[in-house]
Amino acid sequence: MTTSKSTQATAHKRIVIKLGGSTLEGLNDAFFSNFKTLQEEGYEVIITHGGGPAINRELEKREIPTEKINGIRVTNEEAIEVVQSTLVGLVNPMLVHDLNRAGIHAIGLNGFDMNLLQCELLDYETYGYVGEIKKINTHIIDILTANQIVPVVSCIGASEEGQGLNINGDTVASEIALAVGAERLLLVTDVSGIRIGGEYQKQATPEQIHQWIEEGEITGGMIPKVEGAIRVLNAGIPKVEIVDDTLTGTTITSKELVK
Ligand SMILES: Nc1ncnc2c1ncn2[C@@H]1O[C@H](COP(=O)(O)OP(=O)(O)O)[C@@H](O)[C@H]1O
Ligand SMILES: CC(=O)N[C@@H](CCC(=O)OP(=O)(O)O)C(=O)O
Repeated sequence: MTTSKSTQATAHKRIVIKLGGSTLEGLNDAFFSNFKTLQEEGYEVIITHGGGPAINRELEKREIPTEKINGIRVTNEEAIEVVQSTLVGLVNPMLVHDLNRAGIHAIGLNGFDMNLLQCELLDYETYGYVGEIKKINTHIIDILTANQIVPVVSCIGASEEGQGLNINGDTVASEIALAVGAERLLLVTDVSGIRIGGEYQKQATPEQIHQWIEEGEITGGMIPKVEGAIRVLNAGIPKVEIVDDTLTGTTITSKELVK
């Protein structure tokens, strides 16, 4: 993937926070207060979100069955319409509303807005209308953050022909973190990080993660999170956190932190 140069990437402290669909329906006060603390610490915050449970509900209503391969939804022609309208039309405005109500100036975006997420098909035969991000135009993010407005990005990408494409929310979060030169990436989900043998891990390295995937300890929706995390670390972002909505969870770093 190539990225347009973000003019502010080096000058500003930026954090990308991805809200998993499972957390969206019950964000608590602690989350909003942590959020404001980050802003007070001088972070420009960029939010991305998923919406798996809402998509599942809307697909079920219409009796459209879908399956996931390693956390990626196989998205046929019928399903993409539902995914796009659910993320852009339902989930994104609800989240923007909640943020605005909490006093955070938020604005909703998707991959079409000022060519934010330019995509090609990942692998049509296997996944259908799933996008692979080829270019991110961070210009709109720069404009908003420069004006203390929080961009809230849903995980719908655009093909050159104007086809909406489904992208996993964790993948969008990782790629945006890279494109805007974020210092931190926070993946907020419904579990307190990576659980191995029944225990949540405080920290993890890419080597451990590869091993846990091989051993079948990391599966399903956790796979795009850790894969995105490793890509981000390899590109030089020092740490990625997979946390619950009290921001408790696993910190992933390239080398083991001192305990
Ligand atoms: N080792 C693991 N540790 C924690 N969660 C895991 C692990 N392996 C698989 N998972 C699953 O990943 C889920 C989180 O991914 P997902 O459902 O896609 O969340 P989100 O909607 O927040 O992106 C957890 O609820 C859990 O079921
Ligand atoms: C291609 C792909 O898998 N897209 C995801 C997009 C939503 C998402 O990622 O939602 P969570 O963050 O809640 O998991 C999907 O259709 O479920």
